[in-house]
Amino acid sequence: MKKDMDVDPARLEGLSFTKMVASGNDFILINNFERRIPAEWGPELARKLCRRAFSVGADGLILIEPPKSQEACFSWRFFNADGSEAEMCGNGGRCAARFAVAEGLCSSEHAFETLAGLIRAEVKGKRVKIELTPPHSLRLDLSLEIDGQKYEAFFVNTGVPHTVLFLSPEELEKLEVKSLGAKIRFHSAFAPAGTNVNFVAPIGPKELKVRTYERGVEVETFACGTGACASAIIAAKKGLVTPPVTVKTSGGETLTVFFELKDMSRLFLEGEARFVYRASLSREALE
Ligand SMILES: N[C@@H](CCC[C@H](N)C(=O)O)C(=O)O
Repeated sequence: MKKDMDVDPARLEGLSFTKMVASGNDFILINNFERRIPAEWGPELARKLCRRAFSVGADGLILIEPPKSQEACFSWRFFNADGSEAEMCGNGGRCAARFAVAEGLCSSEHAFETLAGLIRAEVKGKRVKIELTPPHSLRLDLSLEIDGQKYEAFFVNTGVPHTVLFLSPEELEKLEVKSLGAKIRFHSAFAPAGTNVNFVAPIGPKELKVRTYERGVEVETFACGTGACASAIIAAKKGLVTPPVTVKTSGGETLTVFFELKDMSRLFLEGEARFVYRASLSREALE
């Protein structure tokens, strides 16, 4: 396996970064248009900076880089807190769009490149709406056996892989998301890529409550944008909700998911993305 190149703290001392949050999913964003961070440093830098209590702390690191095509105004690299690179992130994508506008890189309506494909964004102050890549790999027939118990599950890729399980609001409240989530996330049915795991309770004809165990963070996060989208389209396929769907996240904020019932190929996610602070890296944060 290729080893990540060691991050050299001296070369990154003083580099500015921005902390942002979208529905409780928090990220460190860095404008890397000048390529001060070489490609090989991404995984290790994410592990160092995302470590809570010991460094900045975040669910992920986002590097904003020059676009490869004329359609986009930037390209990104998204790293989970454990250093794994993910194809897409809905809440991170909304932060990146707002950040790129603030940095003067893009106009309020723009597109950016991710490993999943081109994402279109519309930034109106704190509110950011993005169009995800068309959902694929839908499975409505999964039966998972975990610790001798059978679970009916559903799967869709909304940029990253998502498994969805339905529960009652009471069951959802009491659920040990970390322990069941980890067992499903590493279940052989989803190897080798693994999956994010969404536990979903319908709470109205257009409303869901969702708790997500996130791949690459390996805990329940306060929200997951692509997970909210996956939960909404699967709940709609099952006839449990109709769009637009409001998703109540475990952090207490809401996300709105837009799509057509007849053709779910165009999927939109809207919610707030906020700046928390801007600072510069110290050498010690990277040692
Ligand atoms: N929090 C994100 C998803 C980030 C990627 C995920 N952890 C993965 O590795 O699949 C979102 O808001 O969509």
